[in-house]
Amino acid sequence: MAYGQTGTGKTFTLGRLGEEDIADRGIMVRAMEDILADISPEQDSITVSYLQLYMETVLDLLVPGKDNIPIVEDPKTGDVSLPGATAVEIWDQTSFLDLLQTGEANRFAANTKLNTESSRSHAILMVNVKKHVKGKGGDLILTNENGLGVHMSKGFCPPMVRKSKLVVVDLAGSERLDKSGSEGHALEEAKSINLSLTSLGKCINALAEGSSHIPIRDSKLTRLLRDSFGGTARTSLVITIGPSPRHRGETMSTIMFGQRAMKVENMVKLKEEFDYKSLCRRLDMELEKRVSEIERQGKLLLDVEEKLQERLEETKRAERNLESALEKMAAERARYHKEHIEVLESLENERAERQKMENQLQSTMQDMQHHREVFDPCNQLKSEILELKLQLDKEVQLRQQAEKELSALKSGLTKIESTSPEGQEALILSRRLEDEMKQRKNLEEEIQQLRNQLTQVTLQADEAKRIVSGRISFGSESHKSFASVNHNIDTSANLNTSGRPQEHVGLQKVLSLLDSADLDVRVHAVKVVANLAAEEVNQEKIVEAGGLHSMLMLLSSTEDETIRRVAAGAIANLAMNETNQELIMSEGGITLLSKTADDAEDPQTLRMVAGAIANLCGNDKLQLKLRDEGGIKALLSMVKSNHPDVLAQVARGIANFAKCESRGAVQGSKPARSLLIDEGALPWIVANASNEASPIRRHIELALCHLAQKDVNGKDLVAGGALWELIRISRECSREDIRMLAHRMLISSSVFQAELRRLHIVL
Ligand SMILES: Nc1ncnc2c1ncn2[C@@H]1O[C@H](COP(=O)(O)OP(=O)(O)OP(=O)(O)O)[C@@H](O)[C@H]1O
Repeated sequence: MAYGQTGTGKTFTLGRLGEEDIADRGIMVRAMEDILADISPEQDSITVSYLQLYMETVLDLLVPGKDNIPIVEDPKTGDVSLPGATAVEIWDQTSFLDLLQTGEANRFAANTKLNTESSRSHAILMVNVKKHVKGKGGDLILTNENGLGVHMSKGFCPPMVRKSKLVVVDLAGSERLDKSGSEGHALEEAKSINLSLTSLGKCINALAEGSSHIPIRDSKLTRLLRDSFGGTARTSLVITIGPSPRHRGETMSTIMFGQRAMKVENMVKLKEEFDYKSLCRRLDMELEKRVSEIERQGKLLLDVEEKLQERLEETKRAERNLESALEKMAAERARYHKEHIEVLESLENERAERQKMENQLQSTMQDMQHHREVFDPCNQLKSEILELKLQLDKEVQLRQQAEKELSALKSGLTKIESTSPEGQEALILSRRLEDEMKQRKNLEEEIQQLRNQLTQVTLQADEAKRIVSGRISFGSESHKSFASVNHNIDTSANLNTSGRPQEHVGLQKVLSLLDSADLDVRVHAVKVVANLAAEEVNQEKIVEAGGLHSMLMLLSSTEDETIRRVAAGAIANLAMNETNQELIMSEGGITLLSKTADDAEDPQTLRMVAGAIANLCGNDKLQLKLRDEGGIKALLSMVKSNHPDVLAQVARGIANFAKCESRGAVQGSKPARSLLIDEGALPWIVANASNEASPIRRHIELALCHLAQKDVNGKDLVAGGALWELIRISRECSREDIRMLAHRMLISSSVFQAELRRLHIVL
């Protein structure tokens, strides 16, 4: 408020616009500058009303014609407002200056109308500022129009608004009536002004003195300024005085007014309240958002329900399909089951057939092996026959030479006999000649015997060659051929394919030649026995005649490699017969064969020895004895030769032995671990299960299948790596029967099944 004598510069202080020089700006312009600098146009608002109080009437300076605007006082808060006044929203300084100019122009026009130059009214600039401030978060309960509390969640920051009001009052100048000399209307004006100023003074006095009664209602000025002093507002009072001594009284009065006003104490208070409009807007938006979200979710729910319904129908359809499929499956399963049973039965029949074929094949292989062994000696015999023929030719030449010498001696003798001393000498020579003739005759006889032997051997060799090269079956026809040789022994008949009569060489004679001092004769004799032993029909006679015993003795006594080899071959042939096998064992054959296996280096000798032991391995009754006497060890010891022929015989022996053991297993004998495993054969078996040579590989594959047949061997086979070989055999073996046998062993053994499951191997 600016209070002071007329013409002392109140308007100058408050209302100048400073358009030419900003230093001339009045308080109103400067105040608005400060307000605008702290306002956010987006959130805050500034409204300005410009009024004048003239003769106890409130006039609107912004919209002329709005007269007698009522003053409204809030009984609760004491706030004063003029709802009828024009309130213009201000956004910048320019619009405010325009507004002030409009107001001043209207004030000037009014004064002109009233025919006065001086400001005979109180000018009131009212600036209402609403500034948004951040509220404090926390629980908040708002009361709605129905009085019901609306609880806002924790953390909610309600919009708050700080309401401020700046009231700039350019009071009309006070004057002393006696001094101004006003009359008529001017007097009335002056009275009115003085009345309002006096009322203001009284209120200030009352407030300054702390009086309980403040005469607010005495004038409209005090009513209008009720909330601007003595309450919660901050009030600044500018007093203006004239420097002339002429106005000393007014000056004193003005200063006294200022002094009294300074005593008034105000309690400045910020007025902040919820911005209900903003809150309402915000809540509306939030509500709208929620409603649209609920609608969206409702729509989604409907979609989901529709889809659910569709799914339910699909599920019902699927269930119906499933039921019909299950019915079909059950029918199919029954049909497959029936087919499965039929297939199983046919497979079982097939398996039995295969087993039968396998047995036949095994026997055939053994026979072939036997004839192969026969074949080799035949070749050797051929060369020996050639040697004998050469010897024979040599003997014939010697004889012819001797005959020539004899005839020469005879002619010489005839001449000499005429003289007596020479005649006696001739007689002596004649006797010596006769002796020589006798010796020659004996020699010729022996030669003839040898020829007979040769003929027999040639016949056997030819027969053996024919059998092997023709690959004929071992049926009745072959036995007929062997019968001719047999016949030679039995009847001592002279048989020869060429029809030439042959002299008989008795078996006993041949056996006796085994003891001959002549190595060649012994060699020939043992070969003859071996050849005869190759024929099953001769074997019994040979054994009866002590041939087997002689062959065994030769193994230990001879140092000749050929004799040892051929004798071992003969024993191998004889060992094909079950009775002979027992005989060989009883005569310490295993020990002799083991010793030969240790001593011999010739692979062919080892082959014969291994063949002999392999045959013995095929006898069920001799298994334990064979093991106890070192037969298995001897067999395994021969693998060091690494000759494929020897290895094939070793593998055959192992297969025979394993087969006998498995046969025992099938027949229900007490389950015991394989003697082969006990004797340490498994590593060699596993190592040679994939041997390149098919005879070796086949025997070992069969041996593994037989070993697998005994559950008690299962753990050793797994530990020794034989399981992998069995799997390989079941998958890769070119022989279907062996493949199936291995497969059967794998699926029937609980040990293998457990291991296969552990290794995640599916057969
Ligand atoms: N401080 C000042 N410096 C220079 N001139 C001034 C000053 N104060 C006032 N005046 C001049 O005095 C004259 C009267 O001033 P103004 O109209 O402001 O007085 P007033 O108190 O408002 O008078 P009234 O009460 O009759 O309206 C004006 O011409 C103004 O320019």
